[in-house]
Amino acid sequence: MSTAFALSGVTKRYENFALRDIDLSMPEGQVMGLVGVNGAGKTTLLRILGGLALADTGTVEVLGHDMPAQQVAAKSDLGFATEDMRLFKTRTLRWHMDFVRSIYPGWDEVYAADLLRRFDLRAEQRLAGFSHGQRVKALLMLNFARRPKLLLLDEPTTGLDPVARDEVLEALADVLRDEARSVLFSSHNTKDIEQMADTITFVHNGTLLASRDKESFLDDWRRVICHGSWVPDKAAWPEIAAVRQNGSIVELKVRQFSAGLLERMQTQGAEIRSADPMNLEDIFVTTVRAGGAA
Ligand SMILES: Nc1ncnc2c1ncn2[C@@H]1O[C@H](COP(=O)(O)OP(=O)(O)OP(=O)(O)O)[C@@H](O)[C@H]1O
Repeated sequence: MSTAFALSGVTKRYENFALRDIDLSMPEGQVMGLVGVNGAGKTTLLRILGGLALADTGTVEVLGHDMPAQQVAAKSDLGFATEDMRLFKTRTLRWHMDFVRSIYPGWDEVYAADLLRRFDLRAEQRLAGFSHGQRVKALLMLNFARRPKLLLLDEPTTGLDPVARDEVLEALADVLRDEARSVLFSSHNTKDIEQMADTITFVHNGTLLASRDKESFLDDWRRVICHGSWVPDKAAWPEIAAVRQNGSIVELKVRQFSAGLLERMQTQGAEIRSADPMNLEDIFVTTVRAGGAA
């Protein structure tokens, strides 16, 4: 199977921030969600892949092309929806569509017309009159209609109302029906990532905390409620990421759940009341607060 992208030993240093030792890759045909707090390094990572920023060290490969040496070849099959891509306020959306079509031979006019309808956008309107949500949808439309093999989307749903967000996620799901297409997208909205991604990557302070297949990720974590006086010492229980005691109730966030773990806890005197799955947001927040790998 070919790789959509591969980063190895990538470092990027700014005055007050460093992306450090990033090893990350994704096979073609997958969707990866990047989750991280403000300033974690998500946009920097996407910009390095999109050829808009240069890594200081390490190797970057996009669709089989070395970056930046072969970036022209990579960019012909790469779509990048980001605030960096300026739209011209005095021009119409039609003007932008014609411009993109003149550069990229893969432009699909029928699909573009379908996206215009779906996103409720008017091609003859000047960008100056677009709302924030309309601008975001226009940017996505201009990228989707090129039918790139790899789509990099920086916060594609931020600032959208719930209906627009649903339209965008639906269009994204359509893009992904074609098995050769790959998507890497960042979001603060863990619900979007939980809904769309096959693989989930947590970024924090410029480092990768975890990058794993979504199902195994969600399968491994549990919120366990115990009753009684037993409170685990986290140093002795590496599977437990967080402990919170409230009277006789002890809440545990477990990162490597198993039946064997519950048995061991019971032999220590824990009275287990429940062991429930956790959502991605809870897993992410617990991982960051525990200050380590998920
Ligand atoms: N060109 C630059 N020069 C100096 N510092 C930069 C530059 N670009 C990014 N940074 C810094 O790198 C850090 C990471 O920024 P980045 O935009 O990658 O984070 P992010 O995870 O995308 O955050 P957000 O969710 O807020 O968009 C920030 O502290 C930012 O100030």
